[in-house]
Amino acid sequence: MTAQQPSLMCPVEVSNLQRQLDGQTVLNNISLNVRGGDVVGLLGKNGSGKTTLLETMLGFGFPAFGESLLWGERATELSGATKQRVGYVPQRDELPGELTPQQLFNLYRQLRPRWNQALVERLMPEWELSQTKRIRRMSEGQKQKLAIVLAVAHNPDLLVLDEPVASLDPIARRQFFQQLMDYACRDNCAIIFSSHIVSDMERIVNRVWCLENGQLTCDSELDQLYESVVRIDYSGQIPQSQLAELTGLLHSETNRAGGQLVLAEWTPQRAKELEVLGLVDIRVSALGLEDIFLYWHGGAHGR
Ligand SMILES: Nc1ncnc2c1ncn2[C@@H]1O[C@H](COP(=O)(O)OP(=O)(O)OP(=O)(O)O)[C@@H](O)[C@H]1O
Repeated sequence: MTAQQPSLMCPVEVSNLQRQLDGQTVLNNISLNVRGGDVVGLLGKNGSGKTTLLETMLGFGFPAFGESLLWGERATELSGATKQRVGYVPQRDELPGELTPQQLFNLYRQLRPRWNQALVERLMPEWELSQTKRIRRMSEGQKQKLAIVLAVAHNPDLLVLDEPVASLDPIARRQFFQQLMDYACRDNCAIIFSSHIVSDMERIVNRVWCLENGQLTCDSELDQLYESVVRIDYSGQIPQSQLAELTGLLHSETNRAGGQLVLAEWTPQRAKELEVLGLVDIRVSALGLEDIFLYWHGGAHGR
């Protein structure tokens, strides 16, 4: 068997990853991969393990079990050349407060062979950022924007962003997503980002991961998710005990005329199964990603 060309390898391959912090299992047996061109949205409640997953995937910290490979190299032992292919925007601000953006750009320009100063010169005024203000005097949102500029300007093949829009105003969020879409159009560039703002995520990702208590509960193409998790309105009276038997039932409620179900693992062939139960006038409609996430995790109107 011939060795695979590094450029054709998956940017990320994670297998059976387990991570423990303070004796607690924070990531449990996670396997996933990212292909070139993927834009992956990572969803999960607070404390579900998103930051830990992104950090462990990139080699910041050792797993208790399993491994993460970036283009075939173990993430904790990356070569200098492979490190240059990764851009990361951490959730917490790690910028040197005493420097100005200009000083930081000068530094990065020397350290990053792929540095794109033209992009910096375009983004800084567009995002209303000063190049000469000390970073510690910037607002949280301004620092977040700067961290994004730094990550994209070094032209990575894998861009990982941990809650990049948490402090951004709606205009900045829109500019950020436009920039991300431009970036995603580059050949074979992969993007992974976590966010609690699901409506934004939905506009750009092709793939979704959900974490729950350190376990990967969903790894799906967005289109497949829309097709497989649906709302069903029906007429007829069915005992709740019978509905409870349905595979993938996430939610059910009844009214005098009939009721409503939310089902995962839906396929059009399953309509027969509902008819056999006595449901009539079945209407299937798609849900948005936010609703899918809420039902999946038993949130506001979930289980
Ligand atoms: N250094 C640490 N030591 C011990 N436990 C930690 C440490 N860092 C994180 N944890 C725990 O690991 C779990 C996952 O944390 P993590 O920050 O990965 O979650 P998250 O999904 O990113 O949360 P959020 O959405 O709030 O940012 C939490 O229970 C947290 O308390």
